[in-house]
Amino acid sequence: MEDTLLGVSFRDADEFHSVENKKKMSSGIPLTDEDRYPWLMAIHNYMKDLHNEGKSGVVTCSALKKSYRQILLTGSDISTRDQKTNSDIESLVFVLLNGSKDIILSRMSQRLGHFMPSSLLESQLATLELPDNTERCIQVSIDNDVEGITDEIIKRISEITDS
Ligand SMILES: Nc1ncnc2c1ncn2[C@@H]1O[C@H](COP(=O)(O)OP(=O)(O)OP(=O)(O)O)[C@@H](O)[C@H]1O
Ligand SMILES: O=C(O)[C@H](O)[C@@H](O)[C@H](O)[C@H](O)CO
Repeated sequence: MEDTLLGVSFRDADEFHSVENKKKMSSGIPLTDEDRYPWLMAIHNYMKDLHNEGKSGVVTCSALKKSYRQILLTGSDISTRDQKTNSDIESLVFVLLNGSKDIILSRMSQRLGHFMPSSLLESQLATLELPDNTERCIQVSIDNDVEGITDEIIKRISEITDS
């Protein structure tokens, strides 16, 4: 799928989840590190292929933990603790869409036909590790309309990539 606004490829991380993972979440059961590892590796490999082809893209992903973001960056293997530090995708920028639990909950409850029940928001927020200053990440408030958020993301990313 192409992101019409930016003219680059767009993928939702949910497309990379196994049927088992989706069933687990639909049942209101949070995923474990082991459940997420193949999912994160599949997303890393997709982004690495895009990078190697000299292309840009957008992937929406919860990427809740720093170790998950390390896997997305380096393809490192948390199961063997073989934590590579160098990124395979040096141009990757994380964008944290930051907002209150109330805003997130009100938006999730508007969603129709999504496998993720709002009841899992609690565990998502409990698992979330906000990016630290060692990570290439910008934070954008979601307390805005979609156009305003998108404009802010594009502005902030251009500031990073132009610097
Ligand atoms: N800025 C916004 N203003 C109003 N509604 C919004 C805004 N952003 C998203 N929504 C609505 O909130 C709901 C959740 O949005 P979306 O599915 O994009 O969230 P998400 O971050 O991808 O969630 P998840 O990580 O669980 O997939 C959707 O119904 C969407 O239309
Ligand atoms: O890591 C996880 O627990 C999952 O990826 C969730 O974050 C959901 O898939 C996502 O929120 C729904 O779109």
